[in-house]
Amino acid sequence: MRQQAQKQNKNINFLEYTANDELVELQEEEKIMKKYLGIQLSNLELLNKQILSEKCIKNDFVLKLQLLNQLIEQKYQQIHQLCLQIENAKSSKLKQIQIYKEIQIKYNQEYYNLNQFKMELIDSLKFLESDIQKYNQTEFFKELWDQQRQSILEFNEELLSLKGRIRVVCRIKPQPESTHKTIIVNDEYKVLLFDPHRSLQSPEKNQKKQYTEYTFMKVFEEDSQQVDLFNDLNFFLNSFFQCSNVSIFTYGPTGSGKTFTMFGEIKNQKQKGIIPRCLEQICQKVEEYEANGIFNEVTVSIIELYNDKIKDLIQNVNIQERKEPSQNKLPQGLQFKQKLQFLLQQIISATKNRIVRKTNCNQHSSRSHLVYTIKLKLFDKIQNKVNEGQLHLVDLAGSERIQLSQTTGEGQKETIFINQSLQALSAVLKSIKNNVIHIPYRNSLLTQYLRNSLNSNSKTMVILNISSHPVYYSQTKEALNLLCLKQQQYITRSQHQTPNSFEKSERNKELTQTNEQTSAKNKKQSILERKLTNIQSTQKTLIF
Ligand SMILES: Nc1ncnc2c1ncn2[C@@H]1O[C@H](COP(=O)(O)OP(=O)(O)OP(=O)(O)O)[C@@H](O)[C@H]1O
Repeated sequence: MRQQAQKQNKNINFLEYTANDELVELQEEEKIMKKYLGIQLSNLELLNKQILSEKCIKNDFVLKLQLLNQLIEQKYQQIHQLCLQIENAKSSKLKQIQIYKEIQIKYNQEYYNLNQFKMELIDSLKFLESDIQKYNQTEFFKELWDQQRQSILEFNEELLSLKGRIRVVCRIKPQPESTHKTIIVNDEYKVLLFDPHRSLQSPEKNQKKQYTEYTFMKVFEEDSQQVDLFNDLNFFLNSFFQCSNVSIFTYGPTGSGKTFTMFGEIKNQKQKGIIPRCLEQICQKVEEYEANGIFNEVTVSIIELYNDKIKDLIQNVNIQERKEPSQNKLPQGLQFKQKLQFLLQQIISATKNRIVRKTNCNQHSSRSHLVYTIKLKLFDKIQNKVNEGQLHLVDLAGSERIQLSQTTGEGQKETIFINQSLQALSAVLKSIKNNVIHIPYRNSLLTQYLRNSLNSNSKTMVILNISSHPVYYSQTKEALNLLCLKQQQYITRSQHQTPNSFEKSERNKELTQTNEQTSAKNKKQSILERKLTNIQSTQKTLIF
């Protein structure tokens, strides 16, 4: 037992010994492990530190990324704006390109036209060169120009002496067929006036006991048209285009058709009067000047003379006696139609400012004289000077008897003023016609206002408007007596008796003589007019 116990002790000791060894080994191992763990721990710490620092870096990085995102967003906005700007710039560029293309097309057209013009110029230059060789010096042109001008003036003078420096024509207002007319037209130059108080029978039946024959430079019958009157004064208009001073008047009793003759229905092709027709010609002429590069200036003024006052109808203000009314320039560079439209519109609004009254003789009687003035300035390249001409178109107030018109007060005062100024005008015209040295301009405001255009160097045309209605007999007679060239009374012995044979043959002789003289005059006149046109066309080719 003991042995067993010893054996067992020995075993235990051995076990103890091996256990101790093992313990030592384990302790060694533990130490190694602890050392290894310490290393791992410090590695872990290091790793932790690394992770922390990387976390910081990552946070930084995230912040930077956010900033970068914001920046990218801003940049994106900027790029978007830029894109819009580029888009706008692109479309305006496209527009510009389109404009440039159009300009280029125009330019090409202009270039082509200029080339054509150049070719034409080269042709005319060749033509001119041969002419210059012929005439050698510009002096020659000057001389030729002077000659042409002189001959135009001479022709004008000759024509004027034929037509009359003061041309007086007579126009009869149409009346209904049933009217007992006091006037019959004898021929192109004569009217017969019958006294309605002596016989009320129709003058056409030639049963009158007494009548007066009045001679004019031309008589326009009741069926005459506005264009006929205008054709008759066309010559005076040509004179104005040569820078002469011209005045055209409509004269006559109230209601006899003066305003109708002067203005007519402005926008009606057939019924338009002298003023719109003259304006048409003037606008055409201005267009011609502009096309040919001739410097020109056209101004118009419209005034009214009422009692002793002058009113500028365009501005609708009274002006002082010695002051000029507003000079309204015709705008340059407008088309023909626009120019005409401008002038006609001006007339329509200006004439609304004119004084008109209802009288016994006329529903819309003009109680003032209206003066429409056109001034023309032309620059003469060859003479190097400016030529000026004036055209006065005057619609006179109607002459009337105070008794007949039954006017009182202000109306009576204006009738007296009208009659006085008409008398003063006829006295001035008579003095010019008779070459009197002292011309009585001072007797009325009308003659004072027109004095620069009423003299022996200017041309005047008076259209006497009369009515054949018996009511106007005495006024018509007065007007005829005042303006006719010649008057003669004829008396038949009984109702059915014609003038005796001596009177008759004398009258016939006179008539044939006048007719011969007139046809000779007319022939000469048409030859001269043709020559004048030829000269004017030569003159044109000389200028250009
Ligand atoms: N030749 C004509 N053909 C057609 N109508 C005419 C003619 N002459 C005049 N008349 C008409 O007679 C009327 C009176 O004419 P207008 O006003 O022209 O007369 P006036 O002489 O100017 O009168 P006043 O001196 O009173 O102003 C108008 O209605 C006009 O249209």
